[in-house]
Amino acid sequence: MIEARDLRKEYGDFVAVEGSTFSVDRGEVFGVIGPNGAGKTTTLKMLSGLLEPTSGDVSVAGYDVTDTEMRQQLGFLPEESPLYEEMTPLSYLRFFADLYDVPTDVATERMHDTLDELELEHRERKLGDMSKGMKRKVAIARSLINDPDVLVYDEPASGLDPLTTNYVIQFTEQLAREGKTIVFSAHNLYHVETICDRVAIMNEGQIVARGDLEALQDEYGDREYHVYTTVEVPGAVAENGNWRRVVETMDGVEDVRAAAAERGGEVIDIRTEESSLEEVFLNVAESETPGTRYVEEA
Ligand SMILES: Nc1ncnc2c1ncn2[C@@H]1O[C@H](COP(=O)(O)OP(=O)(O)OP(=O)(O)O)[C@@H](O)[C@H]1O
Repeated sequence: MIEARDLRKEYGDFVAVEGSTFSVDRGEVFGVIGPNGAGKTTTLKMLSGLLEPTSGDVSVAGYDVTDTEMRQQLGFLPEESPLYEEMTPLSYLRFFADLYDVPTDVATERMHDTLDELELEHRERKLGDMSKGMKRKVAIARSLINDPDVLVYDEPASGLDPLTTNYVIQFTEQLAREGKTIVFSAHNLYHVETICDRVAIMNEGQIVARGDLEALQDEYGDREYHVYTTVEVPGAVAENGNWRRVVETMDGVEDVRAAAAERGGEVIDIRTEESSLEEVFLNVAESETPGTRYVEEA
C-alpha cells in the first residue's frame, strides 16, 4: 500500500532523512519511533506528499505521491493542527469536504457519523473556543472526510490528557480494525506497542531498525522465564506461598525443574516476560554497532 525507497530530505546543508526504505501493507499499522529530531515528521510529510523528497520515491496505493489522485486515498493528521479559529467543526469539515469534492449529502452524513463516533458535542461552537482535545478530534474527523484508505498520523495523542489520549489511541485502533492502513509516529512506546504490527526505529535521520514487534523483541530484546515452584530452589524468591526463579533460557527452566524435583517439589507455572518496545528501543539506541539493522528484507 505504501512503498518508500531510499528517501532523502535535505534542509539546506542539513540532512534530516537519508536512506529511508520501507513498505507498509494494506491494513497494516506501521509505527515510526525515535527521539526528537530523528526525522519522523519529515518522513511522514514525505509520505503524504506535503514535503518533496530531495531524492528517492514514495508511492501510496499505487500512485506516486506527486499525483493528485493520491490525495484522495490519504488522510494526514499533522502533529499540531492549526485550525481556523473562527470556524465551527461543521463549517471546517464542510470546507475540506468541498476541497476533496465529496458530494454534499455524503459529506453531511460522514461528518456527523464521525463526530458521533468521536463523541464530539458542541459542533456549532467556534474552534477557537474549544479545548485541545476537542480540536484534536476535529482534526481527526478532518483526516477522515474523504474516507481515505491510508492514514498518516503524526503524534495523534500528543499534548492530550490521559483520558483523551486513551480515547484517541482506541479510536485509531478501531480505524485499523476497520481496514485502514495506518502509519503513525508516537513518543509513547506503549501506544505503539498496543496498536502497531511493525515499526521503524529512527535515529539521526536514518532507520536504524525495522521489523515486526516480535522479531525486534527477539533480536534486540530479552526474554525471561519466570518459573514458579512449590519448593525453594537456588536463586528463587518467595512469592504468594510458592517460589519464583527467573531464568533466560529453556535450559535454565529445565535446571529449575530438576532442582525442584530433587527437593521433592515441582514446577507449577512458567510465565514468559518479553522486553517492552521501550527496552528494545533503548537497546538499539545504545548498541555500539552503527548502521542499519533490519530484521526483515528491505
Ligand atoms: N523546515 C526545516 N528547516 C530546517 N531544518 C528542519 C526543518 N524541519 C525539520 N528540520 C530538522 O530536521 C530534523 C528532523 O526533524 P523532524 O521534525 O522530522 O524530527 P522528528 O523526529 O519528527 O522530531 P520530534 O519528535 O521532535 O517531532 C531536526 O533536526 C529538525 O530540526
